[in-house]
Amino acid sequence: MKLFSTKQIAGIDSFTIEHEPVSDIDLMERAALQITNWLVQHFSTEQKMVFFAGPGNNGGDALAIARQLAGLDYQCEVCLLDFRKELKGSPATNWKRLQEQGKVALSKIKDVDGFPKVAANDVLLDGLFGSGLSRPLEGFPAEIVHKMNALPNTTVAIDIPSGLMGENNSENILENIVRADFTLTFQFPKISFLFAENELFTGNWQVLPIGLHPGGIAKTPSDFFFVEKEDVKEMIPRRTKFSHKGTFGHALLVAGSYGKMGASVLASKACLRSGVGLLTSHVPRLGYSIIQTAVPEAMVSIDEHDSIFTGIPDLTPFNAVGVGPGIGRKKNTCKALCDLIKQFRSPMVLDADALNILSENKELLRELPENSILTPHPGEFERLAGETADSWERIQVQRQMAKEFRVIVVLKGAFTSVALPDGRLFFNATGNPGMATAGSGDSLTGIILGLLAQRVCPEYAAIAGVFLHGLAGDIAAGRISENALIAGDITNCLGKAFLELK
Ligand SMILES: NC(=O)C1=CN([C@@H]2O[C@H](COP(=O)(O)OP(=O)(O)OC[C@H]3O[C@@H](n4cnc5c(N)ncnc54)[C@H](OP(=O)(O)O)[C@@H]3O)[C@@H](O)[C@H]2O)[C@@H](O)CC1
Ligand SMILES: Nc1ncnc2c1ncn2[C@@H]1O[C@H](COP(=O)(O)OP(=O)(O)O)[C@@H](O)[C@H]1O
Ligand SMILES: [K+]
Repeated sequence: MKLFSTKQIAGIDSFTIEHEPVSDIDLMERAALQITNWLVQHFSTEQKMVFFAGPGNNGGDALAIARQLAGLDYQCEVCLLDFRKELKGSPATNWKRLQEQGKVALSKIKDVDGFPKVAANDVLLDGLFGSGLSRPLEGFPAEIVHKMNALPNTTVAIDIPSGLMGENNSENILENIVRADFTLTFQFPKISFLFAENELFTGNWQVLPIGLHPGGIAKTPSDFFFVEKEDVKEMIPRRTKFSHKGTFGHALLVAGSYGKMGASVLASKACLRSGVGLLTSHVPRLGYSIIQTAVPEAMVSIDEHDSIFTGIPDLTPFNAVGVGPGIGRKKNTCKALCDLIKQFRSPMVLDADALNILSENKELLRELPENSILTPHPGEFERLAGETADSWERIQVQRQMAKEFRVIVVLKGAFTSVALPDGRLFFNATGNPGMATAGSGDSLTGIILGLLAQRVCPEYAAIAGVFLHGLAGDIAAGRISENALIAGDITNCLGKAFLELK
């Protein structure tokens, strides 16, 4: 699914009105009905609904929802912020419709003294501002937001929590943004909802389709995408009748050191479970019997050093290389990584300590084979690319890095983002907080390496690998809870994840 800026969404909105065709007021009614249906499913008629409506179409939505709910015997009250300007268009029509219906208590307030009395069980509906917000909230509307935020009542935001921008909130005034428990957003997730720091404002958010015109969506360009199951299905390698293990590639994994052999075991197993034909795990001498015992399916290449990675094997047999988990940062290891990067001329996967070594030797970034995949978590990313003020700035730096070094940058987190050298950015939605546990990144490295070795193109290996990893994590959490989940469970559920993508 493409993701758009709020400005672009307004354009698709107009396209829909013109080409469906549908009138402005009917599109608003349709959007409002989606929210009304959701509210009916979540709240009883015992609870009063208190609406805060602003001057634009977001306020118009609030007015339409209040009328629809009142028609279903909900007790509703509407508080319209009076900016001393006449309401226009659909909001004006909806105000008139509410007056004619006569079931909803209506008030217009000019200052914060007009803030309505709210009982403990009331639900607050935030329809102050949506995608038409043009600047941070200040003055009277900000005071209303402070009052709303100070109340313990459940708050539901219509389309966007008022005061939050759809993309960049670097210059915003954070105290002046509504803190909702739920956000019901129309048709597309807004990009700012995908950033950790904005969870405070959006609460649980959900997308409600409102039938915007597919033609408008298709013709509006975007560099931002939200990865869905249907997209990933076609990226997964198929196994044909006469295929043999050579068909599925031979991966080399360089991982593990004294005290961190688990990283090698976890990544090796995940690589094998991703369908690779052959896997060789390169380990220090002390790791030999560990890897042979824990992962009998893997072949082993043994380093000359007892406890760390210091030298690369002959690279001829391998069509993909993954390096980094648990390798440490000793001088000899840095040298060996440098040799590996210079000698292997196909895309490789770099994670964990390999990224930390790159951070300390930035000139190596230019030596990476084109379309190599880097999988930093936010800490590793900061060491590689420097500090950023917030997530919006961070994804710009991520995209810049992908372009400049012609690599794929996988920035891990709740909505892991995959930046491609052509400027596109893909957000992933699978995965859960149970995966915030030691070694789950090693499992991701193994999965991406396994796909890459099977000659899946690097872009797809990264996007599909991240999706599969999260999906397997979701299946694991469903079976054993997020709390009990450990990295090996992700790998154990990969099979079920593949089946879900058939
Ligand atoms: N997209 C869709 O498909 C559909 C969208 N729909 C709905 O439309 C919503 C977007 O509506 P919208 O464009 O009318 O903008 P909205 O957010 O109501 O506010 C604009 C008003 O606020 C004002 N204003 C702005 N910033 C301000 C500030 N800081 N402080 C004070 N005032 C400020 C601004 O004035 P101005 O900037 O001109 O001074 C203008 O008067 C969208 O979120 C969704 O709910 C559905 O109905 C149908 C399908
Ligand atoms: N809250 C979360 N929601 C979804 N996925 C998560 C969450 N927390 C962590 N993950 C995923 O778990 C993995 C953790 O990787 P990483 O931090 O490298 O762990 P480690 O270094 O312990 O192996 C990443 O793929 C990340 O996207
Ligand atoms: K809103």
